[in-house]
Formats: sequence, C-alpha cells, structure tokens
Amino acid sequence: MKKYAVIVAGGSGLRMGTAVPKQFLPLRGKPVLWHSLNTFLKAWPDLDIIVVLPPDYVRTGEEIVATTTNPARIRITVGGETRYHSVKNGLTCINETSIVFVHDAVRCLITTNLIHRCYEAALEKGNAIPAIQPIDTLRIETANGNHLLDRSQVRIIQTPQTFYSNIIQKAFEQPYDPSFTDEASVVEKLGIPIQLIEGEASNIKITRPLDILLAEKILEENDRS
Ligand SMILES: Nc1ccn([C@@H]2O[C@H](COP(=O)(O)OP(=O)(O)OP(=O)(O)O)[C@@H](O)[C@H]2O)c(=O)n1
Ligand SMILES: C[C@](O)(CO)[C@H](O)COP(=O)(O)O
Repeated sequence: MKKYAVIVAGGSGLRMGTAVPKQFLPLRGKPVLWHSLNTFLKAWPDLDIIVVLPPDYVRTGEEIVATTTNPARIRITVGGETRYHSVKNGLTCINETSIVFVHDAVRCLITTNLIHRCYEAALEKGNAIPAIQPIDTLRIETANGNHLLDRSQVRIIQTPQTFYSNIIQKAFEQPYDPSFTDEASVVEKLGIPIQLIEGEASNIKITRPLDILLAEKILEENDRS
C-alpha cells in the first residue's frame, strides 16, 4: 500500500517562547524538523512526505529538506491558523489511495519501529493512534472541587496518527470545530471508532525549553548505543 506522511510544522511555538519556532531549533546539530523528516524517509523507500510549514518559513524549510537523505520524496506546502487547518492543507496534496501518517514535526524522537507498528495496525483496522499510560496521579476539577481519576483508564495521545486516506480525507471535509485537537477527534466525529496502540515514552512533543534538554539527552544516548 502506498504511504504518505503529513508532517505538520506550521505552528509558531508560543509555549517555547523562542524567536524561531521550535521545529527549527537545533538538536544535536540538526533542526528538530530534520530529525522527524529523516526518520520517516528511513521507514520505507516508497513513503512520500508532505511537510507543512509556516508561510514565513518556507525558505528555511526548503533548506532543511535539501539536507535530508532524500529531498525528492518531500513536498512542501503551507500551514493554516490551527493544527486542523495545517493538516487539511497537507491532505489536499494526496491524490491516491494510501495509508496516511499525520505527525507533529516536533515529535522528533519518533522511531521507525513505532511508524511500522502504526502502519500494520491501521492497515488491519482502518486507523491507529499511539498512546501511553500516564505516570502521575490525576485529578479532575469539577464545579464543586476536584476528584481523583482512575489513571488506568486514561491515555496520553501521541502521533503519528495513522489512517486510510479515504477516511481521513472524508473526516477533514467536516467544518473546523475548536474541540479538534488531533486527527482522531476529527475522524471520531464521523462516528468511526478509534484504535489505540502502544506509543513510546520517548516520543515526546517538544513544547517547552525543558523538552529540548530532554531530547538532546535521549538522542545522545541513542547515538551512543
Ligand atoms: N497552526 C498550526 C499549529 C501547530 N502545527 C504543528 O502541530 C504540531 C504540534 O503543535 P504544538 O506543539 O502545539 O505547536 P505550536 O502550535 O507551534 O506550539 P504552541 O501551542 O506552544 O504555540 C507542531 O509540529 C506544530 O508545528 C501546525 O502545523 N500548524
Ligand atoms: C496531536 C497531539 O500531539 C497529540 O498529543 C496534540 O494533541 C497536539 O496538541 P497541541 O496543543 O497542538 O500541542
């Protein structure tokens, strides 16, 4: 089955607070985005990538793409106001039946093992969403105070969120809803059940300065082993 990865790098990184959006910050000498692109290129030789960039950073993105292992397999498009709009723009570049991975550029510690597991699970059941169990105790705030949550029933959701192209493209014909924080929430609104598979604790979303330190350390350990 043909494979496409839509790598969303169209955000501005407000929580990171750097002048340059976090997807362009260096991590062991290469931009965060470069790491994500190269891992997907490595996953299969027949996988093509659509990278979604902020309009003001297309030139920067082109320079990063040029330094990857296979620039010819990467197409560039521009992002939108929210993650939903960026994903929607990326999906318009796909015109054939395929398995589609939607991945946060800033989850740059993704492994080919997780990508392969998402593919197999999506091929079988139509979609695959990586998730991990929380390691903290959880409470929910209510009108009358707060109460303990049963954390064994809660999952932390990751990317790549993986679907048959016809399912995700149909889902993104629905108008934007502010409750759409990921692709699973958009597909679920069509009434399609979401399949969770085991994610990876190291598949962190670079969000705050601490995450860059953590990612540096994890990559350093990976390079050593
Ligand atoms: N309009 C947007 C917003 C987000 N993203 C991408 O979606 C991924 C996850 O989003 P997040 O971590 O929230 O990134 P930002 O929106 O950039 O960060 P912040 O919310 O701190 O501003 C990132 O790779 C980001 O570039 C995108 O392509 N287009
Ligand atoms: C898609 C996602 O990475 C799953 O954890 C997450 O929902 C993105 O949310 P953000 O608030 O835009 O970072």
